[in-house]
Amino acid sequence: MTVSIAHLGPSGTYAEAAALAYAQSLTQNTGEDTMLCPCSSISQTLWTVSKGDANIGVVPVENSIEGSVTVTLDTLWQIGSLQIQQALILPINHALISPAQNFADIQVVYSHPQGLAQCQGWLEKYLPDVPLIAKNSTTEALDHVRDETHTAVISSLRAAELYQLPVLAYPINDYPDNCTRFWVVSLQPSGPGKYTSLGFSVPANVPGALAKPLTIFAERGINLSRIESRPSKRSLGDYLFFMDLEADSHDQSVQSALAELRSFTETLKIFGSYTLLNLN
Ligand SMILES: O=C(O)C(=O)Cc1ccccc1
Repeated sequence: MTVSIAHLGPSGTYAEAAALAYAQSLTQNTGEDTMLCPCSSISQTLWTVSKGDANIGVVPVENSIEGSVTVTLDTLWQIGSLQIQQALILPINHALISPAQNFADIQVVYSHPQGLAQCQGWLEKYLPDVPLIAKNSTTEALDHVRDETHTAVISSLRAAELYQLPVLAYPINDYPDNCTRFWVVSLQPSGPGKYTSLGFSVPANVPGALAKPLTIFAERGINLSRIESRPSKRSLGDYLFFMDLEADSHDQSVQSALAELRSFTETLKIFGSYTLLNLN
């Protein structure tokens, strides 16, 4: 069987680079053939997998500078049935790609909001007052840039090579240790693995509503590596909480913590246990 892997497209995105690295490790470990399926957005990537139109999806979840990719958390919560199979960490170095002769000729810069945000200091210094336009991915505008000599795109060196476009500046990310964590998701049960991710809503906004869920893990010596709140979208001030635990949900102590957590939450969704792969 050929394993289909959905990712944010078009070709050349960081998500595609992460998907390619995952595909390679899958083929090495299982001998299975893989096929990449580019999608028009991060949410479409997740919906494609949830509908069974691809076997696996690779989506960005957190950047070391910009924090959470909130659309990933919101869509995973909304879908509810996807399980995390693996986390991948990809170093990210951005290039300014443009047919322009110099910075003074650039009148507009396109990229994914994460790309624009990760280079904001550089943009303020070298391209002040140039309009920044958000796109669904870092590569979405690359096809048009070739004929528009006054435009530039923030994307990877790999993308510049794929689209055969010149690199005007590299690296332009504000912090050298910029990296993004991706999740590999599917409809298959996950785990075992060293990390577990979950999300929950609390029954009421009362004192201690979050303290109790935190205590459950503290009492068992289970470390939390991330906690993130997102608007529930039901009413202003009502939140969902997303947590990453440094523990395997298949362990007895984690099972008992999750059972206890369920009694203090309104809805609890366990997104699975997984291991971490560093891509260098
Ligand atoms: O647009 C891309 O290339 C993506 O994969 C999303 C993204 C953008 C910037 C940093 C990390 C991921």
